Amino acid sequence: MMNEQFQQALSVIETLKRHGHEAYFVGGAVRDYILQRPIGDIDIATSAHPQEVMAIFPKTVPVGIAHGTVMVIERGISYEVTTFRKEGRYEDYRRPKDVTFVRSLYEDLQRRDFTMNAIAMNEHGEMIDPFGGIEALKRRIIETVGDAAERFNEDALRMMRALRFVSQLGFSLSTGTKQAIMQYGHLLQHIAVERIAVEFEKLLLGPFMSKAIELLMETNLFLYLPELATKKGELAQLGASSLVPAHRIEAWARLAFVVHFDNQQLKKWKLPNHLIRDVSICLKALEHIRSLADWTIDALYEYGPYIPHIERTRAALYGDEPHVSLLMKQWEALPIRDRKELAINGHDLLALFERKSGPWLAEMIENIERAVLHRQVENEKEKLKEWAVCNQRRENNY
Ligand SMILES: Nc1ccn([C@@H]2O[C@H](COP(=O)(O)OP(=O)(O)OP(=O)(O)O)[C@@H](O)[C@H]2O)c(=O)n1
Ligand SMILES: [Mg+2]
Repeated sequence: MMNEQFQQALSVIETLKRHGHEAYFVGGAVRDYILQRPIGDIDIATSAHPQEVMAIFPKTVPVGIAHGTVMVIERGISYEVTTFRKEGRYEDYRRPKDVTFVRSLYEDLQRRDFTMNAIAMNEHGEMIDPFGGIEALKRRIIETVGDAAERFNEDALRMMRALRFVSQLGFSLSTGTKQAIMQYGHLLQHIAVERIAVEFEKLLLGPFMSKAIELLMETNLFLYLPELATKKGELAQLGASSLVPAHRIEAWARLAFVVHFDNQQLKKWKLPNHLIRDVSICLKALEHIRSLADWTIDALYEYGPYIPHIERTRAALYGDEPHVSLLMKQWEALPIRDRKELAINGHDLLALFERKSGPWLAEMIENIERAVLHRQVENEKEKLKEWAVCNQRRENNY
């Protein structure tokens, strides 16, 4: 009855139990299993303390001992095993500095964010659900465990999590949860940008993104997102397309295009440099590629591997169908896809013209590249030499 992933993880639970501890599946995996969605990482909660967990299993990594988390590796799969805990003093609305380990599952579930995330499953597949999480899943409602104000004061990031779950699942916020977000949204200012970015990216990638964006504005939470406080009108347009971005590059490119972000503004989100670079390439392309017809030979050649990201983003922005496979076929059919594929190189040309290297060489290679790309000459060494000599003569006549 349990799925294969849980079956595999069962040995971790059973081992802990054999040593006299309690252990349960918890968190997102249980939620997604009930929803019959693909499950991500499996989290396990146990009464065993981190040192005990490390003593029991041969392969462990102390990933977050202070927070009670040990990674257990079994048959090449890693599991986060976290000691039942209630979080200690919360400082500055961030995750607590210290945690208190407790010996009861109930207390552990009680400190979790939403009822749908506070369900435990035992080794027989039986659910332990003291806060009505299963009912909330049925009603498609996101509601905090207990008092929403308390949960958001403990960790303000949970407000962003609420909206990213809206985007991923299409659920609604309970009245109390929504009101608490309106009231405590400003606490998001205390949260590290990197953590906000993780949740916001998941929000941008969700199939119900437009619903989440609407709530972001309705609750005023957008006011506390980097560089977005003054972009309410632009943000409203982000939800227009029902196309779901297939990649984080597309998610950020679409956002950046709609709200007119430049590189500096993307940097404020502390995104990795390679991502900012990829997004910039897409933005540059989107400035002139607005319809399928704008995909000229030169555009195909210039953007090559980025074609899928650009095309899907273009389609989302202009309410079009994406034509990714058609364009990729066209790209693959080009005579060359990269300068490196030219059948002639700088050395060949230096020898051919018996000239010293200089700006003329780069210019000539570029001319040859264009000529090959546009099928004015075949990409074959002797033919290219011939073409280069003729071309050179023509240039000299000017
Ligand atoms: N700020 C947070 C983050 C996490 N949790 C608890 O820790 C679990 C695991 O957290 P995480 O993996 O971050 O989220 P998931 O709910 O598992 O979502 P995902 O499937 O996207 O990983 C959550 O289900 C929730 O019970 C919490 O209470 N408060
Ligand atoms: Mg998880």
